[in-house]
Amino acid sequence: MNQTLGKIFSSTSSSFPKLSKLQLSSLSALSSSSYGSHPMQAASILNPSLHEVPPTAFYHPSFISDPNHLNTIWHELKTLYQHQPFIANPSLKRSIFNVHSEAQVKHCAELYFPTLYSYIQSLAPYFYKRTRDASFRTVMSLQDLEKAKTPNIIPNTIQFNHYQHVEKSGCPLHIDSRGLGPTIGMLSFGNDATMSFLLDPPSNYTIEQVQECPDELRVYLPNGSLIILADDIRYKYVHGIRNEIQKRNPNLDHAERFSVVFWYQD
Ligand SMILES: O=C(O)CCC(=O)C(=O)O
Ligand SMILES: [Fe+2]
Repeated sequence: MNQTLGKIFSSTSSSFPKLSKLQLSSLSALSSSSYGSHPMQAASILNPSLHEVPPTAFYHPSFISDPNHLNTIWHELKTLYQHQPFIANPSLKRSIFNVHSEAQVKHCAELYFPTLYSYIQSLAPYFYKRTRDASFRTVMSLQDLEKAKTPNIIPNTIQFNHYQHVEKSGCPLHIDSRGLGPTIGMLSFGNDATMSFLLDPPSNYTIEQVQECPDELRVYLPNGSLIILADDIRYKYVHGIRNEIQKRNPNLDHAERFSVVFWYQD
């Protein structure tokens, strides 16, 4: 979701045909157990052998743990193709699908990904609006936000990344554009991934060079995992996924992966 990708596809809701046969499940139908019994935790389970933990990542390796919900969401993701072709980006070797604006997100969510959206909605307390005149250094930490309980912003932009082959499941190192707001959430589905973070790398570093870097942090992103980036990890670390550490997940009969990235954009 760097700047080049962010707005590749921005359709109006009218270009999404209604599906009369789609089974709509109520957004409130999900039990609170999968969320409530797994309170969010700071990313203390980042690989402990690797340096310090970035202070403002929130991470849950099994945020969505109910197998029925995972199956339903997988189906929702796969059937997105029926509604609107994904945009394949050959240079990144992934396909993306971007839904922007509150109205469009709600519309598409109701029709196409109600189960997934209910989880995204449940994360509203962790999202907040960008203060236009604040420099990025003044952004509150997620821990402070949690205490304050002031924000309740449902992400209004969702990007779906589809990696169809495990050997092409990399994502170059980047910092997501400032314009996308202070908090970025990512849910992972399907094949496992390992996300690398690197603080302030030399600007000419490639993702391959990161593996030589002692300060690399790795976050394991299995099926149903969540990570939210804010503050330092959002603005000072680059993140990406290295092809060579991707492996086919033996627990799944596919090696595809979807990452669902969401944020609040003014
Ligand atoms: O696929 C992923 O997990 C990461 C994607 C990402 O960082 C992005 O789209 O900005
Ligand atoms: Fe990103």
